[in-house]
Amino acid sequence: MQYKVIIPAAGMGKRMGYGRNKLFIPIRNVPIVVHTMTIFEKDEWCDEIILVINEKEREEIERHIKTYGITKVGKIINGGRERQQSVFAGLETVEGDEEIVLIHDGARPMVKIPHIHQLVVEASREGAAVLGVPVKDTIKKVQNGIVMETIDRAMLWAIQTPQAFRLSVIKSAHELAERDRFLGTDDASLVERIGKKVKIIEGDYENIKITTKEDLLFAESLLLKKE
Ligand SMILES: Nc1ccn([C@@H]2O[C@H](COP(=O)(O)OP(=O)(O)OP(=O)(O)O)[C@@H](O)[C@H]2O)c(=O)n1
Ligand SMILES: C[C@](O)(CO)[C@H](O)COP(=O)(O)O
Repeated sequence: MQYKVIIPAAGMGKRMGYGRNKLFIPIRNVPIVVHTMTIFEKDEWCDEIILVINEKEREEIERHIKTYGITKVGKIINGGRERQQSVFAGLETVEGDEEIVLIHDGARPMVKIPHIHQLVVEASREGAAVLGVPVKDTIKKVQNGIVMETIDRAMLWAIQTPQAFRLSVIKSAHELAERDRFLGTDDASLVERIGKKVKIIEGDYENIKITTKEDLLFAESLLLKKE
């Protein structure tokens, strides 16, 4: 099976507090975004990486692609102010309604190929599939510092990327979200809001999104284990 992956990498990394895009932070001497691209470079099902960047980082990213021998980057395009706009810009470069497209955060360098393949198979059957893990903590709804309720976690999942879609499904979901000025925190939520089914594939807790400083230590120990 074949797929294309859109990697949004045009964020500012504000919560990391690194002073610039966190995806250039080296872990084991290799920038985070390179770790992420390398997973898809190695996956024989992946036929193209579409990288969404900030224009002012183009030269640096092109240098890394060359240095680390990433050959599958077919397009490097400019992102938008929000993640959703960056993904939409990536989607606009892909053609073929039946194509399977994955969307994967540049900030998740730990995803495993068997999970990617499960997503691709499921998206080919159902149109949309996402990776996630059951929530482990007790979740409470809080308002003004007071607990309002404890939510039954039996049905709660923490959602990750990749998220895999038939191109026609995700393109129309993004177009309608744009029309309605709806901003979601992931791409699947745009598909859900137009009434389409999204399948869940159970992933693992190692596929973290590197968001704050503490995540760097965990990521480093996991990447060391892989070497
Ligand atoms: N306008 C944006 C915002 C985010 N992203 C990308 O979307 C992924 C997930 O976003 P997040 O972890 O929130 O990254 P940042 O937006 O960079 O972080 P922060 O919210 O802390 O500023 C990252 O790979 C990020 O580069 C993007 O391509 N375009
Ligand atoms: C898409 C996502 O990775 C799902 O967990 C996440 O929502 C994107 O980033 P966020 O800005 O931290 O919500």
